Parts: sequence; C-alpha cells; structure tokens
Amino acid sequence: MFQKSIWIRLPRNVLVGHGVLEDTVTAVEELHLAGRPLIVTSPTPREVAGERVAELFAAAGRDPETIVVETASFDAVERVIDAADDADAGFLVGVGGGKPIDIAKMAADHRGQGFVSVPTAASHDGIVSGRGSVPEKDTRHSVAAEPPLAVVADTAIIADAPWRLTTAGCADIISNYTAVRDWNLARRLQNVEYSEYAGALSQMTAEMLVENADSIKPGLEESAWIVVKALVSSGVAMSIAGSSRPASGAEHLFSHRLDRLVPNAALHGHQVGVGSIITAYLQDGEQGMWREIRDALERIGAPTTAEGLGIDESTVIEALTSAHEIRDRYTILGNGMNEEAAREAARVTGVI
Ligand SMILES: NC(=O)C1=CN([C@@H]2O[C@H](COP(=O)(O)OP(=O)(O)OC[C@H]3O[C@@H](n4cnc5c(N)ncnc54)[C@H](OP(=O)(O)O)[C@@H]3O)[C@@H](O)[C@H]2O)C=CC1
Ligand SMILES: O=C(CO)COP(=O)(O)O
Ligand SMILES: [Zn+2]
Repeated sequence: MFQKSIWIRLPRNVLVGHGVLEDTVTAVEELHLAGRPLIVTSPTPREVAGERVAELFAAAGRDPETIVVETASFDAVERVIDAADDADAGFLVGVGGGKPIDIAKMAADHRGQGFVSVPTAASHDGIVSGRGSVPEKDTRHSVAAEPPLAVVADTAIIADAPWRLTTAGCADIISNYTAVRDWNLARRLQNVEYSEYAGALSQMTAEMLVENADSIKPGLEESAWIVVKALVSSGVAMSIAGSSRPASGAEHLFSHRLDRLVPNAALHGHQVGVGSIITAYLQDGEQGMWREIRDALERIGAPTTAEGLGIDESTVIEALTSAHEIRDRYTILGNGMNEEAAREAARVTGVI
C-alpha cells in the first residue's frame, strides 16, 4: 500500500549516560522551552531524581513546581492538568518509571505543551515513545500522546534501580521479535499498513539486546546503558510507525488482559516476555523460536513461567482465550484461542 504522507514525531535531545541528570536544564534550554516546569514524579523517583531536578531548575531561576502521583489513572492525569494550570506551567517534566512519565505525557498532550522524560528505571519502551498508557474503563493499551521533546536517562540512577525493573525493560525489547512477526502477518492477511524501516529497527533492537545478554548484569552501569539505548531505539521504531505495532503484538494483548484480570500482579515487561514465549510457539509451532526467546529471558533473569509472574494457571488460560478482544489489532491470536489450545500452548512452552 502506498503511503501518501508520514509525520514522524521524535525526541530532539536524547541524553544517556553517567550523571546526565545534571544537564537537564541545558537540554531544556537548548529546546527553547520557556516558563516554569511542572515536575511530575512518584514517591521513590522523587527521592532518587525528582528533588535534584527541582533544585537544578530552581538554580536556573525557573521556579519549578512538583506534583507527586501514586497511581496510573485518569484522576491523576486530571490532577496534573489542574496543577499545571495553577502553576501556569510552561512545560512538563516526568521523572520516574512508566507511571509518572505516562501521566506527564498525557497531561502535556491535553495542554498542548512540551514534555521532557526523565526515566529513573529502564522498565519499558514508553520512556521514549509518543504513546501513553493509563487505564480507562476497558482500555489498558497505549494511546497516542505527546512524545518527549527530550529524554534524560542518567545511567548511574538507572543502574541503581531494582534489578527487576531492568529485566522488565529487557523483556519488553525481546518481545519485539513476536510483535514484528504479528505485524507482518497482519500486513499479509489484512493489508495493514507496514513500515519496513520501523519493523527492521524493532527487530534489530531485539537481536542486539539478545546478543548482549551476557553483558547485562545487576550492578553494572554498562547494562543500564545497553538497555536504555535499546528502549530508545524501540521507542523510535514506534514513532516511525506512528503506532505501537513494531513493539506490540499478541504478547502485549496477553499482558493487557492480565492487567485487567490481576492488576499489578507483575511488571509490564515481565508479562509481555512470558506472552512472547507463547506467541512465538503459536507463530511457528513446537520447533520454532519460542525456546530462543525463553532462553534469552532466562539469561537475563526475567520470568518465563506463570509462577515466575506470580499468577495461577487458570488466569493464564483466561488471559490467552480473551486477549484477542482487547483491541482491534490483528495478531496470531486471530479470532481467539479455545481453552484446550491455550492450555496446550502454555503447557508445551513450560509457562504452566
Ligand atoms: N507508554 C507506553 O508505551 C507504555 C506504558 N506503560 C505503563 O507504564 C507503567 C508501568 O511502568 P513501570 O516503570 O513498570 O511502573 P512504575 O512507574 O509504577 O514503576 C515501578 C516501580 O519502580 C519504582 N521505581 C522507579 N524508579 C525507581 C528507582 N530508580 N529506584 C527504586 N524504585 C524505582 C516505582 O516507585 P513508586 O511506587 O514510588 O513510583 C514503582 O514502585 C504502567 O502504568 C503501564 O501501563 C507500560 C508499557 C508501555
Ligand atoms: O508497551 C508497548 C510497547 O512495548 C506499547 O504497546 P501497547 O500499545 O500495546 O500498549
Ligand atoms: Zn511493552
């Protein structure tokens, strides 16, 4: 299908490295962002980075305001919009994991203002993307939102975050393998618009992460480097595609379904990693690449079983049989799996 036009919205300043938090104000000034920042953060990220970001803006005479959010909800987005109105903020800065970053991103989108992403954990590729994910009624998947103008990823802070957050980010990247294959399938079966560049970038990102899996170890700042760069590249793939397609297929539908059935049971990345093992089995059968995906997750220390996610067998089966209803996105799940097929796939792959 010929694409008449595309509009790719990417971050302009991406800072990754030891101590780059100190350059936050410079990164913002270089973007000519005017006015007061509203810093949107959550309790722990506030301590590890938010307070320092506020000090830096205060020292630059920008009179920052801070708001602390605790849950990813539309109420929280509304509160942030109100706080930005009250503070007459010129732009928003999200400091933390996916929760405060997405809330800031969506509030910035609503206000039509600039947004800066300061991740304190490498837990998923939403730290860079123009997608926001805040549960609303039946919706758990991401929707279009304001992409960050700048990303400031301080690897010293990220390397210090709990290791499970980093393994979740790795698993979110590894899941790109199955997402790209599902996207290709949808192109062939449904004539869905496909971007060769975005698909290739997403797949290459997963391959590079797996090749580097042995260098990804707790306590090593180099690991934070590798994972953040992969998350940036995956976020860019989504921006090129103009959708989350390059990084979200059936494995993400499975995870979104788990989020509804057992909210907060496990991290997003860990859920999509387990979903990716089963998705790969569905895509090419018992002899296919599901073992490689499982082994890569194991090498990194991410869960590969229902038990590892802290969920029971029946929840896995329920999520698999209803995941196709989550959104209008064609994947290998097609019109859905029946219970026997779901049990077989989960059993063969060792997930249950
Ligand atoms: N936009 C997108 O494309 C995507 C968005 N998402 C969304 O992102 C959210 C999940 O993101 P995730 O990062 O896993 O969740 P959170 O933002 O909830 O972070 C997970 C936990 O890590 C803590 N934390 C963060 N940084 C540090 C640190 N440096 N040291 C110690 N603890 C830290 C947080 O503390 P505290 O409790 O204080 O916040 C929280 O308890 C969900 O809302 C999900 O829907 C997921 C995937 C993609
Ligand atoms: O998590 C994502 C990509 O890794 C975003 O995907 P969704 O659009 O399915 O939420
Ligand atoms: Zn994801």
